[in-house]
Amino acid sequence: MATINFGGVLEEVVTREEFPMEKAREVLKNEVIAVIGYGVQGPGQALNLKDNGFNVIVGQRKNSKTWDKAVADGWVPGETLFDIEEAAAKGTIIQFLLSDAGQITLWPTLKQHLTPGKALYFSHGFGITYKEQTGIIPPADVDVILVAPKGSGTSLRRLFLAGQGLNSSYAIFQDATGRAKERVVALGIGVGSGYLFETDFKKEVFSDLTGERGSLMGCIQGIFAAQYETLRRNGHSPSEAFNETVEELTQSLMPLVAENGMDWMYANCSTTAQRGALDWWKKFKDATQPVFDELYASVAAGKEAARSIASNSTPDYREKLNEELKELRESEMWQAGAAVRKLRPNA
Ligand SMILES: NC(=O)C1=CN([C@@H]2O[C@H](COP(=O)(O)OP(=O)(O)OC[C@H]3O[C@@H](n4cnc5c(N)ncnc54)[C@H](O)[C@@H]3O)[C@@H](O)[C@H]2O)C=CC1
Ligand SMILES: CC(=O)[C@](C)(O)C(=O)O
Ligand SMILES: [Mg+2]
Ligand SMILES: [Mg+2]
Repeated sequence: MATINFGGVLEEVVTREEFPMEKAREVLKNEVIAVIGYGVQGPGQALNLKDNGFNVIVGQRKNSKTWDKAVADGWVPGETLFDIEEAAAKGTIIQFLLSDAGQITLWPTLKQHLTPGKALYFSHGFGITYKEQTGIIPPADVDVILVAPKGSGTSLRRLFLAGQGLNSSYAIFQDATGRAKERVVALGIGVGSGYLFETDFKKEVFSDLTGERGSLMGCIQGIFAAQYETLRRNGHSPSEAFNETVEELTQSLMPLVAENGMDWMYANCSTTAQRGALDWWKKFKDATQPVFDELYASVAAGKEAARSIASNSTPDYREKLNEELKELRESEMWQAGAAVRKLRPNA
């Protein structure tokens, strides 16, 4: 563990230097890692583990699109690809990577394969934290651990292939074997994490649900839509409104924030822009703070979990989500975006 100062607060972080891949392979050399589910995290984690030299199998519903995807990715039916129950029976570490709603449906089946000494692994604190709603209560004689990559499974795989990593948080809910810590850290390194930040299941799910509903996904779309509408109402063309709302942010300004922080991005803009941004950010903060407080309260009360379980458990949940994504895609702002993207000089 390295002690690192985060803005004046000291935290413990696990690094690849102290826990190299060799050590992770040694810790897990007698384990069969069964990755259950092959949606977004499943492929990223399973392929990274395999390429890092771990003993991995995949469990997926037969006759499904994702079964075919697993075959196309090189998993071999009967050798490294099985139906869910068979994979769960073979695994000593079970990575439960179905959708959070899907985990509820499958839990009664999966539970039967959690024999003493196995490890049950999640990438989200959802199932355990909201146990009143999910019914996911593991037996006492298995380890219950979490590695949550802080980003899409798609990025986890892309960064791995680029020789980089994606940071993850990790947590231990139950240490039945005395090996939970070494297992979870080895898995975190194995799936392609760069650094591992310690948390607990509840903190992971509360922060994650807030982030994705907030600044990472929900809020950012809301702010984009509001500014775009103001510009359009005032007679600006779609291309101008899109460029000033999204394109300049993703192509020019956010890479500078990622590189060296907000003040660095500001410092690379005009003094005119700096004056305005420094004046206006606090107004935006004050306007949105009550919405964030409402959001966090809804997460903490289990209301966001209830909403996502109810809506993602219907037989046509995927079609319904796709319909709403289509609406977003077909809005004028994102249609303008599609046209603007085609005009990127490097495209
Ligand atoms: N999508 C991401 O990149 C991230 C996901 N996570 C967490 O990782 C876990 C997995 O998430 P995703 O990969 O997004 O899941 P997903 O929504 O892509 O679903 C994974 C798989 O579950 C299957 N599935 C859904 N319902 C099922 C059911 N009733 N029976 C059998 N299979 C079913 C789907 O067909 C799919 O193959 C979740 O806990 C999620 O919160 C964490 C970080 C990022
Ligand atoms: C990608 C990620 O970490 C999210 C946004 O929390 C999720 O997909 O659930
Ligand atoms: Mg997340
Ligand atoms: Mg999430």
